[in-house]
Amino acid sequence: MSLYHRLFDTVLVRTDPEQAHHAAFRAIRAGRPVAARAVTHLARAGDPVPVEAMGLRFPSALGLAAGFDKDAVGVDALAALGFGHVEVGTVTGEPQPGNPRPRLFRLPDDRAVVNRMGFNNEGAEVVARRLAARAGHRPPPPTDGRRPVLGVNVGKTKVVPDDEAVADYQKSTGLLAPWADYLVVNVSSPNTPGLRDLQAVERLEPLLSAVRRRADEVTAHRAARVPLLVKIAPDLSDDDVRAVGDLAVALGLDGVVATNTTTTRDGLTSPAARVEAAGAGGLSGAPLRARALEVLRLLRAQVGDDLALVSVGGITTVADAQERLDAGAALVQGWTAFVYEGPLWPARVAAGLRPGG
Ligand SMILES: Cc1cc2nc3c(=O)[nH]c(=O)nc-3n(C[C@H](O)[C@H](O)[C@H](O)COP(=O)(O)O)c2cc1C
Repeated sequence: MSLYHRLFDTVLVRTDPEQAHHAAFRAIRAGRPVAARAVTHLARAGDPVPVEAMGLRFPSALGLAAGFDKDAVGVDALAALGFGHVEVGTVTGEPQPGNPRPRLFRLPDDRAVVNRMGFNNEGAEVVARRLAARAGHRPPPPTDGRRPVLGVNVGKTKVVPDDEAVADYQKSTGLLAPWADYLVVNVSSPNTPGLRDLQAVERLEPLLSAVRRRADEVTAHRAARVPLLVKIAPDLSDDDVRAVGDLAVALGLDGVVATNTTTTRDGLTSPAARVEAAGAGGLSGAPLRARALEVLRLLRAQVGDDLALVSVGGITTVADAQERLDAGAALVQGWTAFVYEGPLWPARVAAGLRPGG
């Protein structure tokens, strides 16, 4: 058993999950100066294979999924652990505190997490200023397969009424797209009332078109358009997944991120009382694995070879991640396994991946 697993089983399981998250993230940021070399050594990981997708060059196929670094405070420290890209956010147009605590729960028997964070974040203006400072107030240089790729994931502010959602997404896009290597429109978190209704094609089409226009306006000086993706829920019906795939092709989107967390609780082995105590929210981790793979396969069959598919949900092992690449994902992401497996996890997985076949 690794040191991290021992620490997890003895100390971390007794710590409030949100406090543990902040403590771990602080440690990651503090450890950044030594992380890259130490992690490669400790993980006994070789060099990962760089990947081309959406006109960008990624240091590896593995990235950190949205929701870990919501305010973009630790992109480079996280990348130093072995993530080839970090998707920051979800960032909303306005700052917001998120839902009352507790709002993050572990289900260790299932290697799963339930969260109803509710897009707690500092808002697009603050995050844009932070990213501008990180970039030295200059547009991002071309990705070269060495520097980490920065994804920015945007979502709707809770208090903004549904009929003003498009303007809210345009606000965050206008502020954040100039600093992003790629942009994701999140319409799939279960913790903002009404958000997932935006996945219906008749609402998604005008939203994505408006975000595309705004992103183009604020990045007109770039040689290439900033890649735009949409992130979808695993709880869509198969037909709805196909419909989003068709829309993504019709609108000339660059990719789809699949999937977000699920509101289902099927097939869990954790004690029912523990699942119930967690309450409402999105379930992530190992129980998502089968559906995330299924959604990837549905999308790949629907959209042909042009769109980049970013597969996320229940990836723990190199074999899990490789299975996604072999099923047609250009990139993979993880979140929950990083919590359960610890700081050496990204370097180990990234180094084990080979181009999909
Ligand atoms: C605590 C927590 C917060 C999350 N916050 C966000 C978020 O703000 N935006 C988003 O698009 N996804 C968010 N996610 C979903 C993850 O990005 C990912 O899609 C999901 O957890 C499935 O991957 P996993 O099984 O590897 O965790 C969050 C997940 C967790 C566990």
